[in-house]
Amino acid sequence: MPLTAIKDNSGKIFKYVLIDSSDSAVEIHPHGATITSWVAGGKQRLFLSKKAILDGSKPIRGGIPLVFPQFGPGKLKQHGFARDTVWELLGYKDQSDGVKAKFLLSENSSTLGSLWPYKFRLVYTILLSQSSLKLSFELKNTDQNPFSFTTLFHTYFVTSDIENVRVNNLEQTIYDDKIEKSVDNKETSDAIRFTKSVDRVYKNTVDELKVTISNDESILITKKNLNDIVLWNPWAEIAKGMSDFGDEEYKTMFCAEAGSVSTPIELQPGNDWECHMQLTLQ
Ligand SMILES: O=P(O)(O)OC[C@H]1O[C@H](O)[C@H](O)[C@@H](O)[C@@H]1O
Repeated sequence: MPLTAIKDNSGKIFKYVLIDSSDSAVEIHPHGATITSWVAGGKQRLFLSKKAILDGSKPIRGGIPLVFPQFGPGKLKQHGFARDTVWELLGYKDQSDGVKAKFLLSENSSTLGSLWPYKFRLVYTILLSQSSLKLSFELKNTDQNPFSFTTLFHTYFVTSDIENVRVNNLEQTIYDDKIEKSVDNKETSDAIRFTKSVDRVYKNTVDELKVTISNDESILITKKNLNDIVLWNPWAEIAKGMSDFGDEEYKTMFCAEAGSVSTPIELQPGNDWECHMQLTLQ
């Protein structure tokens, strides 16, 4: 069986483990359908804070939390409700191109009572193969009114040393800088490094980016129907103010997040929208 449910002492499902025939594995918490581990090529590829809260009382600090229907602060709570709601497992399958698990989030009394009072059906598909992880969203507006949303795969990568990290393929791309509080800057580097607090939204980027993790490791991020890339590392000062993140952990992580955040997407009643992000070991 490619999928195993691990229960806690009270019998509640704590996490799912999805394993393919090559021993690549992901762990997924029902809370937020948050992937907290991706082991491929014999190594852990995602960062999970040692101080992450995994009991469902807050979003998980690390892995791949799902941002929907709002990126950042706004009418709803920061990054929306998807990462902070329990998703339902729809099923899993062993197929020729990998193992697959599907999760569902739809409206409930809490989301309908929020400032985003729409009916929707969001299916999240995780497809794991030997050297890649493909994450897809299929969203349907099941409401009688149109709605708009922003969304993001908030991916935390792990590195043994942040000094070795480079993000390629964003040269000449326009970005907003949330630390410098400036908009529409043009990227001049062909290999972006993290040497201080970074919080940037690169807009309308190319769909294929390379992230170098260390001298002999890199990961290709490919995306479809997602316009933007967010780069984030809190660095020392901001890290100190985060209760679920260690003071020194900024040295071993960075976020490179594929999403559509700079321009909200509007979806008419009855209409569908799809996107995906794929991570491939190089
Ligand atoms: O602390 P969180 O709500 O999980 O957000 C963590 C970070 O997420 C994104 O990368 C945003 O661009 C940042 O502004 C934010 O600080």
